[in-house]
Amino acid sequence: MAQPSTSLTVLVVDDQAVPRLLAKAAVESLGHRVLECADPVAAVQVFLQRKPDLVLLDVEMPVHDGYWVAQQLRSAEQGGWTPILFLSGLHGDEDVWRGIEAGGDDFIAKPVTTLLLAAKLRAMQRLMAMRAKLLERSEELRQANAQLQQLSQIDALTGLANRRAIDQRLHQEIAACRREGRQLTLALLDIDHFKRYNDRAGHVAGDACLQQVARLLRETCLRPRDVAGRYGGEEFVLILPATPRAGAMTYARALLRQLHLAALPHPDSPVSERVTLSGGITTCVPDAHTTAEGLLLRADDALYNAKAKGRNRFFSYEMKVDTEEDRPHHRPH
Ligand SMILES: Nc1nc2c(ncn2[C@@H]2O[C@H](COP(=O)(O)OP(=O)(O)OP(=O)(O)O)[C@@H](O)[C@H]2O)c(=O)[nH]1
Repeated sequence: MAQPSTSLTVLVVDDQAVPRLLAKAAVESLGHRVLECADPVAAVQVFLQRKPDLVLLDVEMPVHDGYWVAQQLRSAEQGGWTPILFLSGLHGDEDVWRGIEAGGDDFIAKPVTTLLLAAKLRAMQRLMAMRAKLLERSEELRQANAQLQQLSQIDALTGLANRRAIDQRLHQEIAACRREGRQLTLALLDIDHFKRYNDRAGHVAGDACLQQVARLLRETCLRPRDVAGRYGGEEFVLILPATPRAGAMTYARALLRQLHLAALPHPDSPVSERVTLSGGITTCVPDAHTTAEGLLLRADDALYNAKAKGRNRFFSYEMKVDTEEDRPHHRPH
Protein backbone atom coordinates (compact mmCIF):
# COMPACT_ATOMS: atom_id res chain seq x y z
CA MET A 1 0.00 0.00 0.00
CA ALA A 2 1.25 3.45 -0.94
CA GLN A 3 3.33 5.51 1.50
CA PRO A 4 3.12 9.33 1.14
CA SER A 5 6.17 9.45 -1.14
CA THR A 6 5.52 6.40 -3.33
CA SER A 7 4.44 6.56 -6.92
CA LEU A 8 0.78 5.80 -7.59
CA THR A 9 -1.12 4.36 -10.52
CA VAL A 10 -3.94 6.83 -11.13
CA LEU A 11 -7.00 6.11 -13.28
CA VAL A 12 -8.16 9.34 -14.98
CA VAL A 13 -11.74 9.13 -16.27
CA ASP A 14 -13.05 11.97 -18.46
CA ASP A 15 -15.04 11.75 -21.69
CA GLN A 16 -13.44 14.96 -22.99
CA ALA A 17 -9.93 14.68 -24.34
CA VAL A 18 -8.52 18.08 -23.39
CA PRO A 19 -9.28 18.08 -19.63
CA ARG A 20 -8.31 14.39 -19.53
CA LEU A 21 -4.91 15.13 -21.08
CA LEU A 22 -4.41 18.12 -18.78
CA ALA A 23 -5.15 15.99 -15.73
CA LYS A 24 -2.87 13.25 -17.08
CA ALA A 25 -0.01 15.71 -17.58
CA ALA A 26 -0.45 17.13 -14.07
CA VAL A 27 -0.50 13.66 -12.48
CA GLU A 28 2.57 12.52 -14.44
CA SER A 29 4.46 15.69 -13.55
CA LEU A 30 4.06 14.61 -9.90
CA GLY A 31 5.79 11.30 -10.68
CA HIS A 32 2.73 9.04 -10.88
CA ARG A 33 1.59 6.64 -13.62
CA VAL A 34 -1.70 7.26 -15.46
CA LEU A 35 -4.35 4.98 -16.89
CA GLU A 36 -6.72 6.94 -19.12
CA CYS A 37 -10.33 6.21 -19.83
CA ALA A 38 -12.95 8.19 -21.80
CA ASP A 39 -15.89 5.85 -21.26
CA PRO A 40 -17.62 5.33 -17.86
CA VAL A 41 -18.48 1.66 -18.47
CA ALA A 42 -14.97 0.89 -19.72
CA ALA A 43 -13.61 2.76 -16.67
CA VAL A 44 -15.23 0.25 -14.34
CA GLN A 45 -13.61 -2.61 -16.30
CA VAL A 46 -10.18 -0.93 -16.25
CA PHE A 47 -10.57 -0.35 -12.50
CA LEU A 48 -11.33 -4.03 -11.90
CA GLN A 49 -8.55 -5.32 -14.14
CA ARG A 50 -5.72 -2.90 -13.41
CA LYS A 51 -6.52 -2.06 -9.78
CA PRO A 52 -5.26 1.54 -9.72
CA ASP A 53 -4.25 3.18 -6.40
CA LEU A 54 -6.50 6.20 -6.95
CA VAL A 55 -9.22 7.44 -9.35
CA LEU A 56 -9.67 10.97 -10.75
CA LEU A 57 -13.23 11.08 -11.99
CA ASP A 58 -15.07 13.61 -14.12
CA VAL A 59 -18.68 14.21 -13.05
CA GLU A 60 -20.45 15.22 -16.24
CA MET A 61 -20.36 12.46 -18.82
CA PRO A 62 -23.07 11.24 -21.25
CA VAL A 63 -25.27 8.21 -20.38
CA HIS A 64 -23.50 7.44 -17.08
CA ASP A 65 -22.10 10.28 -15.00
CA GLY A 66 -19.22 10.24 -12.54
CA TYR A 67 -21.53 9.56 -9.58
CA TRP A 68 -22.69 6.38 -11.32
CA VAL A 69 -19.07 5.32 -11.90
CA ALA A 70 -18.19 5.99 -8.24
CA GLN A 71 -21.09 3.83 -7.09
CA GLN A 72 -20.03 1.00 -9.42
CA LEU A 73 -16.45 1.16 -8.16
CA ARG A 74 -17.47 1.16 -4.51
CA SER A 75 -19.78 -1.80 -4.86
CA ALA A 76 -17.12 -3.68 -6.86
CA GLU A 77 -14.48 -3.22 -4.18
CA GLN A 78 -16.06 -5.45 -1.52
CA GLY A 79 -14.41 -4.15 1.65
CA GLY A 80 -11.51 -2.49 -0.16
CA TRP A 81 -10.99 1.24 -0.46
CA THR A 82 -9.49 3.08 -3.42
CA PRO A 83 -9.60 6.88 -3.08
CA ILE A 84 -11.90 8.58 -5.60
CA LEU A 85 -11.43 12.29 -6.33
CA PHE A 86 -14.02 14.07 -8.44
CA LEU A 87 -12.74 16.57 -10.99
CA SER A 88 -15.57 18.83 -12.02
CA GLY A 89 -16.67 22.18 -13.30
CA LEU A 90 -19.64 21.75 -10.96
CA HIS A 91 -18.59 22.47 -7.41
CA GLY A 92 -21.57 23.87 -5.60
CA ASP A 93 -22.34 22.49 -2.12
CA GLU A 94 -24.94 20.16 -3.58
CA ASP A 95 -22.50 18.78 -6.17
CA VAL A 96 -19.94 18.09 -3.46
CA TRP A 97 -22.62 16.43 -1.32
CA ARG A 98 -23.73 14.16 -4.19
CA GLY A 99 -20.14 13.23 -4.97
CA ILE A 100 -19.37 12.23 -1.37
CA GLU A 101 -22.71 10.41 -1.12
CA ALA A 102 -21.86 8.43 -4.27
CA GLY A 103 -18.66 7.17 -2.60
CA GLY A 104 -16.16 9.89 -3.57
CA ASP A 105 -13.53 11.08 -1.10
CA ASP A 106 -12.90 14.65 -2.30
CA PHE A 107 -13.92 17.15 -4.90
CA ILE A 108 -11.53 19.27 -7.03
CA ALA A 109 -12.78 22.17 -9.14
CA LYS A 110 -11.67 22.30 -12.77
CA PRO A 111 -9.37 23.61 -14.08
CA VAL A 112 -7.09 21.83 -11.67
CA THR A 113 -3.70 23.28 -10.79
CA THR A 114 -0.73 20.98 -10.29
CA LEU A 115 -0.12 22.33 -6.78
CA LEU A 116 -3.71 21.67 -5.63
CA LEU A 117 -3.63 18.21 -7.20
CA ALA A 118 -0.30 17.49 -5.47
CA ALA A 119 -1.81 18.52 -2.11
CA LYS A 120 -4.93 16.39 -2.60
CA LEU A 121 -2.92 13.35 -3.70
CA ARG A 122 -0.60 13.74 -0.72
CA ALA A 123 -3.58 13.85 1.67
CA MET A 124 -5.03 10.71 0.05
CA GLN A 125 -1.67 8.92 0.28
CA ARG A 126 -1.59 9.65 4.00
CA LEU A 127 -5.03 8.13 4.42
CA MET A 128 -3.99 5.12 2.37
CA ALA A 129 -0.89 4.61 4.53
CA MET A 130 -2.97 4.86 7.73
CA ARG A 131 -5.48 2.39 6.34
CA ALA A 132 -2.69 -0.02 5.43
CA LYS A 133 -1.35 0.20 9.00
CA LEU A 134 -4.82 -0.41 10.39
CA LEU A 135 -5.29 -3.47 8.19
CA GLU A 136 -1.88 -4.77 9.29
CA ARG A 137 -2.85 -4.33 12.97
CA SER A 138 -6.21 -6.02 12.34
CA GLU A 139 -4.45 -8.99 10.76
CA GLU A 140 -2.00 -9.19 13.70
CA LEU A 141 -4.95 -9.08 16.09
CA ARG A 142 -6.77 -11.75 14.13
CA GLN A 143 -3.72 -14.01 14.29
CA ALA A 144 -3.19 -13.34 18.00
CA ASN A 145 -6.85 -14.13 18.64
CA ALA A 146 -6.62 -17.38 16.71
CA GLN A 147 -3.51 -18.30 18.71
CA LEU A 148 -5.22 -17.43 22.00
CA GLN A 149 -8.26 -19.42 21.00
CA GLN A 150 -6.02 -22.41 20.36
CA LEU A 151 -4.08 -21.92 23.59
CA SER A 152 -7.29 -21.62 25.58
CA GLN A 153 -8.10 -25.18 24.46
CA ILE A 154 -4.79 -26.75 25.43
CA ASP A 155 -3.47 -27.96 28.76
CA ALA A 156 -0.15 -26.19 29.32
CA LEU A 157 1.65 -29.09 31.03
CA THR A 158 0.76 -31.95 28.71
CA GLY A 159 -0.30 -30.29 25.44
CA LEU A 160 -3.50 -32.34 25.48
CA ALA A 161 -6.97 -30.85 25.13
CA ASN A 162 -7.92 -29.15 28.40
CA ARG A 163 -11.15 -29.46 30.30
CA ARG A 164 -12.84 -26.63 28.42
CA ALA A 165 -11.99 -28.21 25.04
CA ILE A 166 -13.06 -31.64 26.28
CA ASP A 167 -16.41 -30.30 27.45
CA GLN A 168 -16.99 -28.66 24.06
CA ARG A 169 -16.00 -31.76 22.11
CA LEU A 170 -18.10 -34.02 24.31
CA HIS A 171 -21.21 -31.92 23.62
CA GLN A 172 -20.42 -31.93 19.89
CA GLU A 173 -19.82 -35.68 19.74
CA ILE A 174 -22.97 -36.48 21.71
CA ALA A 175 -24.93 -34.53 19.09
CA ALA A 176 -23.01 -36.07 16.17
CA CYS A 177 -23.30 -39.68 17.39
CA ARG A 178 -27.00 -39.12 18.12
CA ARG A 179 -27.52 -37.96 14.52
CA GLU A 180 -25.45 -40.83 13.13
CA GLY A 181 -26.98 -43.43 15.47
CA ARG A 182 -23.48 -44.54 16.42
CA GLN A 183 -21.95 -45.54 19.74
CA LEU A 184 -19.93 -43.04 21.69
CA THR A 185 -17.36 -44.11 24.25
CA LEU A 186 -16.13 -41.91 27.05
CA ALA A 187 -13.29 -42.98 29.35
CA LEU A 188 -12.01 -41.30 32.50
CA LEU A 189 -8.49 -42.39 33.44
CA ASP A 190 -6.59 -41.79 36.65
CA ILE A 191 -2.98 -42.59 37.47
CA ASP A 192 -2.84 -45.00 40.40
CA HIS A 193 -1.35 -43.75 43.66
CA PHE A 194 -0.09 -40.57 42.11
CA LYS A 195 0.01 -38.79 45.46
CA ARG A 196 2.58 -41.37 46.58
CA TYR A 197 4.50 -40.77 43.32
CA ASN A 198 4.68 -37.03 44.03
CA ASP A 199 5.48 -37.54 47.70
CA ARG A 200 8.35 -39.87 46.90
CA ALA A 201 9.75 -38.52 43.61
CA GLY A 202 8.80 -34.85 43.92
CA HIS A 203 6.43 -32.63 42.02
CA VAL A 204 8.78 -32.00 39.09
CA ALA A 205 9.15 -35.73 38.44
CA GLY A 206 5.37 -35.99 38.90
CA ASP A 207 4.88 -33.42 36.15
CA ALA A 208 7.22 -35.36 33.86
CA CYS A 209 5.25 -38.53 34.57
CA LEU A 210 2.00 -36.76 33.61
CA GLN A 211 3.65 -35.65 30.36
CA GLN A 212 4.76 -39.20 29.55
CA VAL A 213 1.31 -40.62 30.20
CA ALA A 214 -0.16 -37.83 28.05
CA ARG A 215 2.21 -38.71 25.18
CA LEU A 216 1.10 -42.31 25.40
CA LEU A 217 -2.56 -41.32 25.28
CA ARG A 218 -1.92 -39.08 22.28
CA GLU A 219 -0.19 -41.94 20.49
CA THR A 220 -3.02 -44.36 21.14
CA CYS A 221 -5.73 -41.94 19.92
CA LEU A 222 -5.28 -42.81 16.27
CA ARG A 223 -8.59 -41.91 14.66
CA PRO A 224 -9.10 -38.29 13.59
CA ARG A 225 -12.18 -37.86 15.79
CA ASP A 226 -10.59 -39.44 18.91
CA VAL A 227 -9.65 -36.89 21.55
CA ALA A 228 -7.35 -37.29 24.52
CA GLY A 229 -7.54 -34.61 27.19
CA ARG A 230 -6.40 -33.78 30.68
CA TYR A 231 -9.45 -33.30 32.80
CA GLY A 232 -7.51 -31.93 35.76
CA GLY A 233 -4.77 -33.11 38.15
CA GLU A 234 -3.81 -36.69 37.30
CA GLU A 235 -7.11 -37.40 35.59
CA PHE A 236 -7.38 -37.84 31.82
CA VAL A 237 -10.29 -38.23 29.43
CA LEU A 238 -10.69 -40.04 26.15
CA ILE A 239 -13.56 -39.34 23.79
CA LEU A 240 -13.86 -42.14 21.25
CA PRO A 241 -16.70 -41.51 18.80
CA ALA A 242 -18.14 -44.33 16.72
CA THR A 243 -16.52 -46.83 19.08
CA PRO A 244 -18.73 -49.71 20.27
CA ARG A 245 -18.49 -51.32 23.70
CA ALA A 246 -16.30 -54.23 22.66
CA GLY A 247 -14.04 -51.87 20.72
CA ALA A 248 -13.72 -49.64 23.78
CA MET A 249 -12.56 -52.54 25.94
CA THR A 250 -10.09 -53.69 23.27
CA TYR A 251 -8.78 -50.15 23.19
CA ALA A 252 -8.50 -50.06 26.98
CA ARG A 253 -6.53 -53.31 27.05
CA ALA A 254 -4.21 -52.05 24.34
CA LEU A 255 -3.65 -48.84 26.29
CA LEU A 256 -2.79 -50.71 29.49
CA ARG A 257 -0.45 -52.90 27.49
CA GLN A 258 1.31 -49.86 26.00
CA LEU A 259 1.63 -48.33 29.45
CA HIS A 260 3.07 -51.59 30.75
CA LEU A 261 5.57 -51.72 27.89
CA ALA A 262 6.52 -48.08 28.48
CA ALA A 263 7.68 -49.28 31.92
CA LEU A 264 7.55 -45.89 33.63
CA PRO A 265 8.86 -46.56 37.14
CA HIS A 266 6.58 -45.76 40.09
CA PRO A 267 8.69 -45.20 43.21
CA ASP A 268 6.00 -46.10 45.74
CA SER A 269 3.00 -47.96 44.36
CA PRO A 270 1.45 -50.92 46.15
CA VAL A 271 0.04 -52.03 42.79
CA SER A 272 3.16 -52.29 40.65
CA GLU A 273 6.70 -51.03 40.36
CA ARG A 274 5.52 -49.38 37.12
CA VAL A 275 3.11 -46.49 36.67
CA THR A 276 -0.40 -47.88 36.25
CA LEU A 277 -3.78 -46.43 35.34
CA SER A 278 -7.33 -47.13 36.31
CA GLY A 279 -10.12 -46.27 33.91
CA GLY A 280 -13.88 -46.01 33.87
CA ILE A 281 -15.62 -46.48 30.55
CA THR A 282 -19.10 -45.75 29.43
CA THR A 283 -20.48 -46.44 25.96
CA CYS A 284 -23.88 -45.62 24.53
CA VAL A 285 -25.74 -44.56 21.43
CA PRO A 286 -26.73 -41.07 22.61
CA ASP A 287 -30.43 -40.26 22.60
CA ALA A 288 -32.43 -37.16 23.49
CA HIS A 289 -31.76 -37.75 27.21
CA THR A 290 -27.99 -38.20 26.96
CA THR A 291 -26.01 -35.40 28.56
CA ALA A 292 -22.28 -34.76 28.92
CA GLU A 293 -22.74 -34.56 32.69
CA GLY A 294 -24.53 -37.91 32.73
CA LEU A 295 -21.79 -39.62 30.70
CA LEU A 296 -19.06 -38.14 32.90
CA LEU A 297 -20.86 -39.31 36.05
CA ARG A 298 -21.20 -42.83 34.65
CA ALA A 299 -17.55 -42.95 33.63
CA ASP A 300 -16.52 -41.60 37.04
CA ASP A 301 -18.62 -44.26 38.73
CA ALA A 302 -16.95 -46.93 36.60
CA LEU A 303 -13.55 -45.46 37.46
CA TYR A 304 -14.39 -45.67 41.15
CA ASN A 305 -15.25 -49.32 40.58
CA ALA A 306 -11.95 -49.98 38.79
CA LYS A 307 -10.10 -48.43 41.75
CA ALA A 308 -12.13 -50.44 44.23
CA LYS A 309 -11.41 -53.67 42.35
CA GLY A 310 -7.68 -53.21 42.82
CA ARG A 311 -6.62 -50.54 40.26
CA ASN A 312 -4.54 -51.08 37.09
CA ARG A 313 -7.68 -51.92 35.11
CA PHE A 314 -10.60 -50.46 33.21
CA PHE A 315 -14.18 -51.04 34.18
CA SER A 316 -17.33 -50.67 32.10
CA TYR A 317 -20.84 -51.14 33.53
CA GLU A 318 -22.27 -51.59 30.07
CA MET A 319 -19.87 -54.48 29.39
CA LYS A 320 -20.29 -55.78 32.94
CA VAL A 321 -16.57 -56.59 32.77
CA ASP A 322 -13.22 -55.14 33.50
CA THR A 323 -9.95 -55.60 31.67
CA GLU A 324 -8.35 -57.56 34.44
CA GLU A 325 -9.11 -61.15 33.36
CA ASP A 326 -7.44 -60.80 29.95
CA ARG A 327 -4.05 -59.61 31.00
CA PRO A 328 -2.34 -61.85 33.50
CA HIS A 329 1.02 -60.38 32.42
CA HIS A 330 -0.13 -57.02 33.84
CA ARG A 331 -0.55 -58.27 37.35
CA PRO A 332 1.43 -56.47 40.04
CA HIS A 333 5.06 -57.37 40.19
N1 LIG B 1 3.08 -33.36 39.80
C1 LIG B 1 1.79 -33.04 39.69
N2 LIG B 1 0.92 -33.59 40.58
C2 LIG B 1 -0.38 -33.28 40.46
C3 LIG B 1 -0.84 -32.40 39.49
N3 LIG B 1 -2.17 -32.29 39.63
C4 LIG B 1 -2.54 -33.08 40.67
N4 LIG B 1 -1.45 -33.69 41.18
C5 LIG B 1 -1.37 -34.60 42.31
O1 LIG B 1 -2.05 -35.80 42.05
C6 LIG B 1 -2.34 -36.42 43.34
C7 LIG B 1 -3.69 -37.04 43.29
O2 LIG B 1 -3.87 -37.71 44.49
P1 LIG B 1 -5.18 -38.53 44.84
O3 LIG B 1 -6.37 -37.81 44.30
O4 LIG B 1 -5.13 -38.80 46.31
O5 LIG B 1 -5.08 -39.85 44.02
P2 LIG B 1 -3.95 -40.97 43.96
O6 LIG B 1 -2.84 -40.73 44.93
O7 LIG B 1 -3.56 -41.12 42.53
O8 LIG B 1 -4.74 -42.24 44.45
P3 LIG B 1 -5.69 -43.15 43.60
O9 LIG B 1 -6.27 -42.30 42.51
O10 LIG B 1 -6.73 -43.62 44.57
O11 LIG B 1 -4.89 -44.28 43.04
C8 LIG B 1 -2.19 -35.32 44.38
O12 LIG B 1 -1.04 -35.57 45.15
C9 LIG B 1 -2.02 -34.05 43.55
O13 LIG B 1 -1.15 -33.12 44.18
C10 LIG B 1 0.13 -31.81 38.59
O14 LIG B 1 -0.17 -31.01 37.72
N5 LIG B 1 1.42 -32.16 38.75
